[in-house]
Amino acid sequence: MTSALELSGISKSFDGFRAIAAADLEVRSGEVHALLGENGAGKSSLMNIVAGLYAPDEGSIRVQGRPVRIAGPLDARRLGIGMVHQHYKLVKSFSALENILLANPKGGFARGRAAIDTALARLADRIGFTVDLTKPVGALSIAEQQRVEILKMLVGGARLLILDEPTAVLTDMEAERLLALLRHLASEGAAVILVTHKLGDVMRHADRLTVMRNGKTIATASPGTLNAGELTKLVVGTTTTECAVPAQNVGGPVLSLTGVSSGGNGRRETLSDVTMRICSGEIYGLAGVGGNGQTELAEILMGVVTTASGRITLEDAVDITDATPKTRRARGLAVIPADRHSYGLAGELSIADNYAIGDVYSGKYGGVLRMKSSAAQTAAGAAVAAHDVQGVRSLAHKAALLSGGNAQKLVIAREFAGAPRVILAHSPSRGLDVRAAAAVHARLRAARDGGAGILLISEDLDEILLLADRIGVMSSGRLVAEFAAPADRQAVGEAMVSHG
Ligand SMILES: Nc1ncnc2c1ncn2[C@@H]1O[C@H](COP(=O)(O)OP(=O)(O)OP(=O)(O)O)[C@@H](O)[C@H]1O
Repeated sequence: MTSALELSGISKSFDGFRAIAAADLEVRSGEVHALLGENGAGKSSLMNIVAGLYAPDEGSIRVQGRPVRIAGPLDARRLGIGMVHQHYKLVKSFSALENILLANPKGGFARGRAAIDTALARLADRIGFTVDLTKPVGALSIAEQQRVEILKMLVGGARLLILDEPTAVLTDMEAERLLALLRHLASEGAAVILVTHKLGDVMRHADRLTVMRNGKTIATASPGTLNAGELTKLVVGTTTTECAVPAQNVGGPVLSLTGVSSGGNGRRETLSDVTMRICSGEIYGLAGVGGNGQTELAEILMGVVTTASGRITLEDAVDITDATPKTRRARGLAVIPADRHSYGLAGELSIADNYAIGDVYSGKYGGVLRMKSSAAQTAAGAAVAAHDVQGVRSLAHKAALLSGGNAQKLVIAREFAGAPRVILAHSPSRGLDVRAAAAVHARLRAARDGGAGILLISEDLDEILLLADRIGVMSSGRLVAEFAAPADRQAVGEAMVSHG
């Protein structure tokens, strides 16, 4: 196999912080190469260098054996390098086709619409997926948007494919399909770099792997030579084993939904007559295949989507059906949203402001217009340390500069600060390394044991089975089954797919 990419001695600093420290990486044509490492290890930054988004301070790059300088994304594309980022780079109001043309102006516009339509249809057929090319991208599911990104990359002629945590947003089935596609593309001669925290995916689908720690590439191996425990240790420095710990003191309902339906507003997932109770001292796990109403439910509970009918109450029958998000927060509802960039953080604001914003109306930091920044800074500094948010050189830095996993830790630090009574946790460990995920799970259990009621919405059935005291299953916008823990995995799985 020939080397598709060779990185030697690559370094990159941001404001004096060495995010990449003399990293080496060799990726071959025809292989799926996993890039692993704990949150903030430097994986995305290294790949952004290959994709031409960051310029390295030091080091050399060879593509197909030739030394190259990648001065920008256009250079990367010319060299056959394509990247699907953690946060898709799509224009939501444009159709999939328009997005693909936008990224490939020469190939697209020059050949005309009919030619590109035919080329896309042939490509989609070859790699076995369907996407409605005419719909605005914003109306497509996350998995469909990812397909648009993949098509965009392949239409551009990419032979070195980089996918940054592509399966984090996919259901098990979608992830398996994607990984099979990547294997197929590799068998056709492409080089695939898979940045991931999912060690199971690596064991099953990668030919080789490279591990990063603190900006350095510390090991390259083939998965066959390691067992799961050895791989975990290599990635996060420890072996972590988590076990289910049942609830001890379950009390009365702290969150009740009675006959809640949503209007739809042209959205795909509409809630239909959902009735459920979450009690103090329990974790209620809501399982389901993505796109079956979970996001609609979360947005209704956050107060950003209105209900068409039904009632939502908190403890002591306080009706919050039509309450604003601010009122809900004041009444003890904390939210860890699935989309941390839309709902969890204001990327342009500082880390300290993103932390303190949770208490802006309580007056803790001196009121909306006159925030006492020193008090906020002190509290944010303590929370960042307690939650092990790494990569914080200054609390004044924009939150958008945190690595994906560390951004999630910041959201969690803020949401847990006020000892909430009800916690809505939607895919809380998405994008977290195994050690950080275990820490989040421990915090959820501790909040439960302290008397909070937790609604855990997750498409990761393992996470639900590990944490939940009761399990509900959503399908087509309805709550179709409930199980007490310990639940039978197969029975839950069957309920997830049997009510379509
Ligand atoms: N543009 C930037 N400006 C300042 N710091 C940055 C920038 N991009 C990345 N960093 C920092 O570089 C470090 C490595 O981040 P990176 O996103 O590469 O990590 P990662 O391994 O991909 O983490 P995760 O698994 O959490 O996504 C982090 O400390 C991050 O805050």
